[in-house]
Amino acid sequence: MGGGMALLFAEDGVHVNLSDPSEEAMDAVIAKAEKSGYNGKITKHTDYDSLCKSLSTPRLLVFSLPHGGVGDKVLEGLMPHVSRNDVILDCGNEHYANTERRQNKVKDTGIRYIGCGVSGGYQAARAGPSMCPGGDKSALEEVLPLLQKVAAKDKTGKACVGVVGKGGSGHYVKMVHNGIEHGMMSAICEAWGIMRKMDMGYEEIGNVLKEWNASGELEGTFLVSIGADLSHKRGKGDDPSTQKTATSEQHPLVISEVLDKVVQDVTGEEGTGIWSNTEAIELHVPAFTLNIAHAFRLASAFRGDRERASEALDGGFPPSELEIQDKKAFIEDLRQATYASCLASFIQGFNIIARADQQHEWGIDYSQVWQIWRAGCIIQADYISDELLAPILKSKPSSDDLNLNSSSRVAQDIRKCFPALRRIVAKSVETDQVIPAISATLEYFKVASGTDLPTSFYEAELDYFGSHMFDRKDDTDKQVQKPMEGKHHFEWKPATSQKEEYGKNYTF
Ligand SMILES: NC(=O)C1=CN([C@@H]2O[C@H](COP(=O)(O)OP(=O)(O)OC[C@H]3O[C@@H](n4cnc5c(N)ncnc54)[C@H](OP(=O)(O)O)[C@@H]3O)[C@@H](O)[C@H]2O)C=CC1
Ligand SMILES: O=C(CO)[C@H](O)[C@H](O)COP(=O)(O)O
Repeated sequence: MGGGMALLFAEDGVHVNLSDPSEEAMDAVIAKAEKSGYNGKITKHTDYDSLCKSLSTPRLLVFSLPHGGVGDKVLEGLMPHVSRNDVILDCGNEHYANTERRQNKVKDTGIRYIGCGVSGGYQAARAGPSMCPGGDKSALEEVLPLLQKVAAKDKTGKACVGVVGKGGSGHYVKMVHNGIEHGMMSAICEAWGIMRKMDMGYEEIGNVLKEWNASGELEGTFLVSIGADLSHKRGKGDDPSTQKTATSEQHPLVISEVLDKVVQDVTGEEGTGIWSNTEAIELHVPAFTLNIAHAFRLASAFRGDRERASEALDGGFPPSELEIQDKKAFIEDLRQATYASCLASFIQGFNIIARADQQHEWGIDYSQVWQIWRAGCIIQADYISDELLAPILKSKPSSDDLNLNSSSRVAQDIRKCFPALRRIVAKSVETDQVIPAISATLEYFKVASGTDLPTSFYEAELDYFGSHMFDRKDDTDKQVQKPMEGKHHFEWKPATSQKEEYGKNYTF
């Protein structure tokens, strides 16, 4: 990511001074710069003193580092060499609490630390990513013109970057972006799995995804578009040079050789999926689709455990081949179920952001979040963005007013795709298809709009054994709408000693 961004900045006329533990990595970036004609635009430094002396003041230092302790170490190393008004732009995926801790640490020195989530993968780092900065207002205003130059542009030519809000809000919003990303990726891969069981070939599925991306509710969805693209790629193992010429006789499709495990939550390379979900839970936000998408990734990571369980269960419960009478209608249902899950991921993600914004008082500008996610990012979804989010987010709602579940426009789409979602879940349950995020989405929509949930019984049991109190259906005060302790307790079964209960028959 850092190398790509260095080349991007150089392309835009900025002189870039690189610093990396690996000289080889820096040489590779410089060689690419020379090849692209940006001669002398990128230079390397092996120590922070020489790096910082070579920069004009106020300095702009851009981090692209793994999250956690590495950032602290690099900041510590830089501190003796930087001065008042310098700006650190942290473009990694960092936990917002680390960002805020660092912002506080440098505050008295006059150094300004911006947490700036960057999205779009390494291709976008080179071509222009979607950028999500938050922090000190003066620093943001200073760096914004440069970021506007390098960031991805939407179809109107507007840069996909903007000031998100105070403190760690930039990194927070990017973290939730990844949570949404995981919900969407889960739903799309589950739909792909179902199509595989319809005896569809990889390339045929790619063609369906291409159609989904071309029009309708999944129009302009980056993750669907790359799914369409990757479905046709052939080549030998890790050798991309074989890609352009490979034919079916020479090489299988690459996707046919990819093993079913997603590991980066477990290996610790990335933390955003874990953080988004712990945030949802800690902030009491029901995020069915995101939570289960995360658990699905985790289960997938432990391939060995799955193999052993499969053996214990004589092969487990593999999905059956699907025999579908009306293939066209079923694929249309699948498209709508996938869309429903992507929409649910956005709804849940925005609910997490809004709750955090209320708690931290970041003053998030949701119109900027809309613009940042408009293009260049992994969760780019043109239909959702234009049709559903634009009218709501561009009016700059406060976090108190932001619940997409109560938007009539969003409700219109949920109502429309719910029957298809239900049919896909029903068919999948009958035939053991793997649909954690899609089925959780069905449950989410039922529960999020349910006004007669079986949790009445749950509440009664809690009161029975724990005297946890309950509200009654005929209570009319406003408190019943809020998550506040109920006003009533029923003595379902008085607490007595066993001796009292069983009398003289009781033995110790
Ligand atoms: N990959 C992606 O698609 C995206 C990644 N991100 C985020 O961007 C950041 C970078 O990601 P990515 O490029 O994939 O990760 P890499 O691991 O490829 O790059 C991390 C860089 O940090 C350097 N580094 C590691 N330890 C230290 C240290 N102690 N001091 C100084 N430098 C160090 C590495 O050096 P060395 O050359 O020695 O390895 C390397 O250049 C991460 O926070 C990631 O979450 C954000 C969006 C997309
Ligand atoms: O931040 C990203 C995209 O937005 C990175 O691509 C990240 O590496 C994706 O990893 P994960 O699926 O674990 O979030």
